[in-house]
Amino acid sequence: MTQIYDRVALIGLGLIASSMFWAMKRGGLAGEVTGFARSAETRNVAREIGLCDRVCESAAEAVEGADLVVLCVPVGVMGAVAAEIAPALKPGATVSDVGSVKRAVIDAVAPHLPDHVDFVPAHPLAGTEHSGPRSGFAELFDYRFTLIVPQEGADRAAVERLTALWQGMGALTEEMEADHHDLVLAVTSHAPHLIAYTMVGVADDLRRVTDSEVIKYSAAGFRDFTRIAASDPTMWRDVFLNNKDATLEILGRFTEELFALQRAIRMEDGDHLHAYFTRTRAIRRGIIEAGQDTDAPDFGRVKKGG
Ligand SMILES: NC(=O)c1ccc[n+]([C@@H]2O[C@H](COP(=O)([O-])OP(=O)(O)OC[C@H]3O[C@@H](n4cnc5c(N)ncnc54)[C@H](O)[C@@H]3O)[C@@H](O)[C@H]2O)c1
Ligand SMILES: O=C(O)C(=O)C[C@]1(C(=O)O)C=C[C@@H](O)C=C1
Repeated sequence: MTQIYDRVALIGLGLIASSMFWAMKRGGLAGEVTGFARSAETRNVAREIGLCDRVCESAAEAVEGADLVVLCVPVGVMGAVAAEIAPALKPGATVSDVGSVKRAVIDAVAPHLPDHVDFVPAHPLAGTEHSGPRSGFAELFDYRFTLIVPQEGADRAAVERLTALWQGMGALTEEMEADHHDLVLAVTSHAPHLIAYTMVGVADDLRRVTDSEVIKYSAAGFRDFTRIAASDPTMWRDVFLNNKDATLEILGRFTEELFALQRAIRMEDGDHLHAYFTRTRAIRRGIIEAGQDTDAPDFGRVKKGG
């Protein structure tokens, strides 16, 4: 593969930044990759495991001379980090981020950036419940979508170059507008996480009644909930505080449906339950039939590899 950027700086060295580093190295996509994380412990771990070609002692030092700077920190601190790096950014550089929320990040970051850089937000739709510098791996983005969220009047060359980087890291890419992104992600990621947190919380509340049975006999569905509920608390606190309106909108609709199903159970309305579950099963089948199941063993390989 060809090198896309000479110098890349990763700010925040957790799951996403470390996966980006290994994926960039795998594809030979970047020359030197510098990195910075707020905690000395994380910086030391990064040095120990060879995460980044150079781990710097400040964010400003890491971005100096970089052609691409990617903010890989929790959504709630993106603005503060942008303010910190702004004076050190090289003219012509691209600044991007990987935040799970887009509108709030754009509003927090854009005002701090000088006119001589291009800001191209992005969001890889890939992750795990693990966090920190040791959790990343090169394959994380393979055949997963990364949404690119160009701003009005964005420099197309900068957008295309960042898109090429994500594709080089294995991702499928698509462009999306920020508010639309936040609504879509509220449905597909944010509300489901909140539901998982709630379900695991309920099980924990019942622990004394059920002893350790909830763990011992946990079926696949609940196990998936516990995996998701093990995700980083700081990241998810920030997601909900920064995608408040869309998440509340979706949760409002969710509770209405939940109450309707609750009532159907109470009234022993089997027709309602059956019709509902038939509709939801069709959605899953539709995803598979349209070839959009990114977990399918052959997903993307036929189209990409020929
Ligand atoms: N985990 C996922 O599944 C996932 C998926 C897609 C996008 N994201 C987004 O990616 C971003 C990073 O998530 P992650 O999972 O890699 O998190 P993580 O917890 O693994 O890593 C975050 C890193 O940021 C550092 N950090 C925190 N505050 C900082 C600051 N002020 N200055 C410098 N460094 C700071 C932490 O020390 C840590 O190294 C978040 O915005 C998240 O919303 C996460
Ligand atoms: O697989 C997981 O652990 C995830 O939750 C990853 C996941 C998601 O799919 O909801 C979580 C947050 C992101 O912003 C993107 C991806």
